[in-house]
Amino acid sequence: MTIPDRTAQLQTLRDSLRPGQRRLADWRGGPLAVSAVPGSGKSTGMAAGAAIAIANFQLHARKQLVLVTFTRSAAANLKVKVRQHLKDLKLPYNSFLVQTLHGLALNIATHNPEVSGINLDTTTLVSPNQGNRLIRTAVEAWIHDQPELYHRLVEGQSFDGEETERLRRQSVLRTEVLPALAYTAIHEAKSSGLRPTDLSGIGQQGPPNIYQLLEVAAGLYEQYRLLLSQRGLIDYDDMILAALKALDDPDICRRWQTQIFAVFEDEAQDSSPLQTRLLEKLAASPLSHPDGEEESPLMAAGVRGENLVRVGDPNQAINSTFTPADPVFFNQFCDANRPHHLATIAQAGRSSQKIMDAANYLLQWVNQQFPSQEPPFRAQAILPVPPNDPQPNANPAPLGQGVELIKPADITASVKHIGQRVRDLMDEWKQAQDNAPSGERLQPPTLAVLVRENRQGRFLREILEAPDRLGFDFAETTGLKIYDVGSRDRNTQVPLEMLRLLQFIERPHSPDYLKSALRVLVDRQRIPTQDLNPLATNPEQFLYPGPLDPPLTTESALSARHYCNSLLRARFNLPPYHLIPFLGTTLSYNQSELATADKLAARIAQQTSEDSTLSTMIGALQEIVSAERFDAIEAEDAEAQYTRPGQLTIITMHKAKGLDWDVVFLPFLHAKLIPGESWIPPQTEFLGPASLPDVARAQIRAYVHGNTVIPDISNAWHRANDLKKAEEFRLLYVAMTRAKRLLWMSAAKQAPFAWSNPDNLQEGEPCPVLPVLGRFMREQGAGRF
Ligand SMILES: Nc1ncnc2c1ncn2[C@@H]1O[C@H](COP(=O)(O)OP(=O)(O)OP(=O)(O)O)[C@@H](O)[C@H]1O
Repeated sequence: MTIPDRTAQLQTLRDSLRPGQRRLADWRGGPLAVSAVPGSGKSTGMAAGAAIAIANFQLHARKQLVLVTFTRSAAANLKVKVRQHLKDLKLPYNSFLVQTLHGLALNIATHNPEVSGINLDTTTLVSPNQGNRLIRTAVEAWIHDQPELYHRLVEGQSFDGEETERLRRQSVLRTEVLPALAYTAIHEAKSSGLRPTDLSGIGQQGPPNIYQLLEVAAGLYEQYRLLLSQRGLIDYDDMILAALKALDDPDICRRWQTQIFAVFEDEAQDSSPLQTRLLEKLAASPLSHPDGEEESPLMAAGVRGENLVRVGDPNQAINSTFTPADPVFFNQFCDANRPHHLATIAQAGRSSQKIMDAANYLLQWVNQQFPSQEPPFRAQAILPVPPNDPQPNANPAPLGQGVELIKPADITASVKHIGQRVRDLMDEWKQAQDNAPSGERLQPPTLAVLVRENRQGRFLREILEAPDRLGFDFAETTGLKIYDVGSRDRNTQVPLEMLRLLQFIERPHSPDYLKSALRVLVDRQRIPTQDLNPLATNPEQFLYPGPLDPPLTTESALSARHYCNSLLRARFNLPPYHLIPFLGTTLSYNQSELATADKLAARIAQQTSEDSTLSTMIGALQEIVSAERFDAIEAEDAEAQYTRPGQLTIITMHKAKGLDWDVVFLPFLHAKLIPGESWIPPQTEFLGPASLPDVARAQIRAYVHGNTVIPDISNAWHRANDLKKAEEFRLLYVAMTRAKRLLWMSAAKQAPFAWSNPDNLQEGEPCPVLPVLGRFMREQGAGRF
């Protein structure tokens, strides 16, 4: 291709972008922050910007552009787009790499095993189940090592020395509070580059508290670290740490910096401090050049510093209260690069105007509710694109009223409303199809229900699949399948649930096994939610009470005993290979879960054909669970499966991030979940009115954010709750902005007290934004809330 040809093509590619996206096309080195609204085409802009940079800087296999995304499926999508541009421009494909952040870190670490300490022959990445077991072992080791600190926790706020209560508290601490504290504090600290001694230091710097919370966290972290290294295991944070360690070596660092010309990062609002540090380091220009290497075009042009382009949307940060991700760092990057190296993409073509109005209203209203502190949202409104926008059918015409707000009588009525609305929409589409000029095919609308938690999805699906409860046959009338994404996730739980129940059946006198089995029964809604610790502390007494033992006083506890006894009887009445199908029925598995259980039973029977005792079965099952290889890992085209026409997708709001549908239903929007209320489980009340893992997280973050004062327990708990509320509102914003043509929202008058028991209804307060949004939309001519 001649140079003028390519110049013209690059110009055409640039012209195909929106003004905000063009900042990516016009990038000529140095840092650039791009803060973009939902649906604005971040990845479209990034792919075009990458191809243009590759052309401008003549990149090749030894001087590449690295694009970093968070999920493998996002990486696959981006790769396809960049390759297409390079093909059109006749540029080499090896001039770029698309990787997830962890993939990139692993690549660097394993290329330099002598410095990073990571060698794929001798180290293994810890699986989530293995990680959980290690944390439990670390807790036991810490209790053994630190009896005084442990005793202080058992004493709690006050204690009268009663033995049953002591046992109950020990069970709560060993199996709930300390594992959660370890998990949270270790990830939070590690992903910020802090060591156990640093945690102790922060604890000493902060106000004293009776539990010496961060000292406890530091001890747990140290035990976990020891266990990992004894077993030759690493976790995800170790990968990044190892990559950074390798880059501390000046020669290795120069090699990578020379190899990597620039880094483009997507979803930058979800980065942890350590991840940010890794990208900054890689994106820095090499200090000097190895002999024979020509000066980079950038250096020749006098540009120095980091070639780092970070694209994200702080308003879609929805992982910061349960992972170490924090939008603060991306916001800081944006502010540091203001005004010359900060671009905003405010125009978006995804949704119709009313949906954008509703999302913008939510953002503004929520920020007004949090006047005294950091606002939950960056003040950034979503604007429509101009009429000549390159996106076909941008800002599409609304379906129905565009935004519909409904207040059904109860949650069953909410599902019926959804069923009927879907039926009407499909009828309208069929009618339009019939009336269309012959040969023209109208696409059916894509449809999804977004839920806050999987139990709501299960409830929805059960009604939609029961014609007598719904009032009509959903599948037959609408021609749609129901694709419940959570049920596939529940399927992957089957091996672990079987393991827990079989371990209990084999050793019913172990308090831990009894408690795990009871938890499975609660999760599967076989028995009511309750404090399981008093039941599990003395298994003998719970399972086979003597005449002098105090009787169980609640229906819930009696039902728990009944289930456990029937599980134990099965051991004597059934041959081992029949146990798994029996347990599946006991847990009331649906058809596909039962099929998974059968497949599992067949696999185990095959593996244990020589010796089919209960203990060999458990061994085989344990291996399957540890390796987590029973169910196929998420396919790269999973996202395309979620948004196919011809189905009603039921998916959580978290998983829906990055996707969109023509019609989005958001039922069950109650204040209890969005924004939620500060709540601690009754069984941990003896520790005081705060959740210790959340407190530890808030204290560590205060330090990492550079605050000079570490908050005390009460202030840290307050802060944790405010952040949680802010994040719930952002989650609602993400959910609303998934809709292209119709956004349907509802909060029923009667809602469950807890979704573990959807039959127990009470008056349900709607999410506070709904009534005001209803008023606003009515003024705009839509909505009925
Ligand atoms: N310049 C453009 N020309 C044509 N189509 C575009 C352009 N920019 C974006 N689009 C289209 O807009 C849609 C939304 O883009 P995309 O999904 O990348 O948005 P996003 O910013 O990543 O959204 P979110 O943050 O909400 O997930 C896509 O269908 C994309 O093809």
